[in-house]
Amino acid sequence: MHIRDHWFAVVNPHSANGSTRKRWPHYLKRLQDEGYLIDFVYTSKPGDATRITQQALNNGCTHIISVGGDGTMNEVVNGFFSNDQLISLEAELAVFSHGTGCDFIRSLQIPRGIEGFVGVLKQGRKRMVDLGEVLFYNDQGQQVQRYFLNVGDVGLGGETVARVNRQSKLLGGKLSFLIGSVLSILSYRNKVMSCEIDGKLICHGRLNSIMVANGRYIGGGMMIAPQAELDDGLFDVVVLGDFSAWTILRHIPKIYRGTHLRIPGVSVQRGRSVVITSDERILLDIDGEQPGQGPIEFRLKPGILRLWG
Ligand SMILES: Nc1ncnc2c1ncn2[C@@H]1O[C@H](COP(=O)(O)OP(=O)(O)OP(=O)(O)O)[C@@H](O)[C@H]1O
Repeated sequence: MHIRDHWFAVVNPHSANGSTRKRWPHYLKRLQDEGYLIDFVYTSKPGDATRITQQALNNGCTHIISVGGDGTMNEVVNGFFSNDQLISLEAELAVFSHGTGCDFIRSLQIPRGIEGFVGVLKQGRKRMVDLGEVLFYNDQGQQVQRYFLNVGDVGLGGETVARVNRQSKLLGGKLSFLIGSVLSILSYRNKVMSCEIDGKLICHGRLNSIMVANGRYIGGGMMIAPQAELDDGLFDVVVLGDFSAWTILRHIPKIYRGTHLRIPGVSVQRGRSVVITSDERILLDIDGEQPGQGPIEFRLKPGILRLWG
């Protein structure tokens, strides 16, 4: 048997409604049967995946697997950095998506499940992808910096993720998100926001949301930024205007299909830096987590992460 790369897996046993804890030993065996050497550590609480990844990279590991949902992937990506610098220039990431939403791998067109992931490792295709860096404020009023791989959004998305992450996802990612979205849409009031892209004011007024996208999908399969590319050196900034709850609900099927860009009041523009401000409290969502609020600044880090798939 050919011995392949030596990997370090960061496993969130709590992801996918806790089913990752039960299934990981079978997946591990499947990967070992394919000849992969894999060390792994289970996370024990939120934030652990960042610390574990930093430790592994500092100890000389270069091949990291994130096992869990998009939240785990986000924490692992943040663990590639220390003091705003990559810990290792050789570091590589493979995402074994085992969460409820699994939005990020949709942009890579990787099939879900262990066989899809084995396929990624066997093909050995890697590319340098862009990362988003975001500066925002936590509940204590301190500025916080985070990286993200998929999508950062401000407005309705932040409120929805805060709600969905509070409720059970037993109904599955898509349905849970849909129910959470509907409840949030009905209770959300559009915010007066300003958005600057690359130093130019592109909109100011009452808006539903602003999405700053590196990947294409959010919310368990909504193709919010259908033209976004992970490696084009640009964010796709999708703005949803002052829509009523009813208009948003009516257009949800179009958002799943990615045909919403034609709706009057929806715009998309590209850029490398985005600043969103408001006098109101605006909530941030990054990679399906809701870590803080505005004012919010996004900066693109072009081609900085070596990603499998
Ligand atoms: N051992 C743990 N116990 C409880 N929570 C954890 C643990 N390890 C990590 N977490 C937290 O679990 C949260 C959810 O993880 P994750 O997003 O990976 O899974 P998911 O919600 O099932 O998937 P998705 O985001 O794709 O819908 C993250 O915020 C993470 O910080």
